[in-house]
Amino acid sequence: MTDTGSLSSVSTEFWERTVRSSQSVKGKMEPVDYVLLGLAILIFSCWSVNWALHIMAIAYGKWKLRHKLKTSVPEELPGVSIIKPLVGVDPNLFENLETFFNLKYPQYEILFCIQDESDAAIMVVQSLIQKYPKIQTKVFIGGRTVGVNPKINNMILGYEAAQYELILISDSGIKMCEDTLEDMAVCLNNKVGMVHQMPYISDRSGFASHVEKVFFGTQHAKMYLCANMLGINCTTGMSCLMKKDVIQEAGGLTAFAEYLAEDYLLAQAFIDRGWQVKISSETAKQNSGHYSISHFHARLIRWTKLRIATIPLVSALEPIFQCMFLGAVASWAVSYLFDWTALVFFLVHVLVWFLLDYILAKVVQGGPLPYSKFEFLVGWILNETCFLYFIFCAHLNPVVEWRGHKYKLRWGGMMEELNSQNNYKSNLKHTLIEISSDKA
Ligand SMILES: CCCCCCCC/C=C\CCCCCCCC(=O)N[C@@H](CO)[C@H](O)/C=C/CCCCCCCCCCCCC
Ligand SMILES: O=c1ccn([C@@H]2O[C@H](COP(=O)(O)OP(=O)(O)O[C@H]3OC[C@@H](O)[C@H](O)[C@H]3O)[C@@H](O)[C@H]2O)c(=O)[nH]1
Repeated sequence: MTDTGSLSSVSTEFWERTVRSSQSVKGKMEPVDYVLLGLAILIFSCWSVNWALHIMAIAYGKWKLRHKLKTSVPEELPGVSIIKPLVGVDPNLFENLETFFNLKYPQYEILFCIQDESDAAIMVVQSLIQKYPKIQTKVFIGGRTVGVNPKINNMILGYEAAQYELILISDSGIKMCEDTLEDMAVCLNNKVGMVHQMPYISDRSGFASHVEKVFFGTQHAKMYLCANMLGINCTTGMSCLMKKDVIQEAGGLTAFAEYLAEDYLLAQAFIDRGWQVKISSETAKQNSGHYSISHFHARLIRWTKLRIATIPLVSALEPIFQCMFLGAVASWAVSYLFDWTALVFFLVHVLVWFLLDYILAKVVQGGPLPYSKFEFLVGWILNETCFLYFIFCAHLNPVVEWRGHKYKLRWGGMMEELNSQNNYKSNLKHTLIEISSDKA
C-alpha cells in the first residue's frame, strides 16, 4: 500500500471508531451528536496546532534571536532619527536614556518629545545633553494635536523635524545596548521596510519584574515569534525602526492619530505597500523603573481592549490558545472522542505546556534566567490563570486609561478622549528648547 493509501485508511479508521464510539455512548446519532463530534474534532485540531506553534516558536526563537546579521561597512548604514516620547520620570529614566547617547552607530540624532512643559523629564534630558554635547539632539515640548492618540500628538514635532531617512520610535522605558541600533538597521533592505524588537524585560529585581519576564518570555513570545515567522502582522511599537518615506507615503504619523493601536496599523501600512516587517535579533529591553503586578495587569488589559477593538477576529481566537482554556476544552474533546480520562489528560497537557514554556523562556533570555525555577512556576501559574480574566475585563469595559487620560475605544480601533476638557490640547506649546552641537 502507498503512503497516501495507508494515511487514508488510518483516517477512515479514526472516523469509524469515532462515530462508533459516539453511537455506542449515545445510541443512534442525532444532529446534536454531529455538532458535538464536529466541535470535538475542531478543538482537538486546535490543540494539535498549538503544539506545532510551541515547537515553531522555540525553533524560530533559537534561530532568529541568536542569529545576528552583520555588516562589513557599518559606516555606510543610513542615518537614524530616534524619537523618544516622554511623559514623566521614573527611577530608571536617566539610565535608560543614557544608553541612547552611547550607541555605536555612525550617524543619528535623538529627538526628545516631552508632553508637558512642567514635566521633570525635561531636567533629566537637559542633564544628559550637557553630559554628551557631541550627540545631536533636539527637544520638543507640548507636541501638536493632530488626532486623539497622545503618543502621536507628542511625537509629531520630532517626526516632522527628523532629518534622516530612518525613524526609530523608541518608548521611554527602553534600554539599548551599544550595538542595538546597528542590529536593527542591518535588517532593513529593499524588501524589509520596518524592523521591530520583540518586547521583553531587562533584568530587574523583584517578583513583579519576574512575572513580566515570564509573560514576555512565554505566552507573548510564542505568539510573537510564530506570527513573525509566518509573516502575520503582530507589531508592538515600543522599539520600531522604519523608512521615513514609506510612512510619508502612508500619510505621515498623522494618518494613525485617531487609533490607539497606531503601532500595529503603522506596520500594516508597510505590509499593504508591499514591504516586509521583521523582528531583529535583539529583544526590546523594557526597563521602566515603575513596575508592579497591578500596573502590569492594567497594561495587559489595555492591550487586550485595544486588540478587541482593532482586530476582533483575532481577539475572538485568543482564549483558544490559552493553556488553561485549551486544556479544559481539549480534555472534554478527548474524553468525547477517545474516552480518555479528562483530568489526567488536563494535567499532562498543563505539565507539557509548562515544560515547553520553560524552554522558550530560556531561549528568549539567551542566558541563565535571573529567577529561580520556583519563581518561574509561580509567575507562570499567575500569568496563565489571569489571562482569561483579562479578556473578560477587557470585554466588560471599552474605556482605556493611559497615562492619566481616559479614552473610549470604538470598533476598528478608533478612539475618543473622554476627559477632553483636561487634555493637553489646551496647554500646547510648540517649543524647541535646544539644539546641541553636531556629533563630531
Ligand atoms: C489559525 C489562526 C489562528 C490565529 C490565532 C490567533 C491567536 C492570537 C493569540 C494571541 C495574540 C497574541 C498577541 C500578541 C501580542 C500583542 C501585544 C499587543 O497587544 N500590542 C499592542 C500594543 O502595543 C499592539 O497595538 C497590537 C498589536 C496587534 C497584535 C496582533 C496580533 C496578531 C497575532 C496573531 C498571532 C498568530 C500566531 C500564529 C497562528 C497560526
Ligand atoms: O499620553 C501619552 C502616553 C504615552 N506616551 C508615550 O508612549 C510610549 C508608550 O507608553 P506606555 O509605556 O505607557 O505604554 P505601552 O508600553 O503600553 O505602549 C504600547 O502600547 C500602546 C501603543 O500605542 C504603543 O505604541 C506601545 O508602545 C512612552 O514612551 C510614553 O512616554 C506619550 O507620549 N503620551
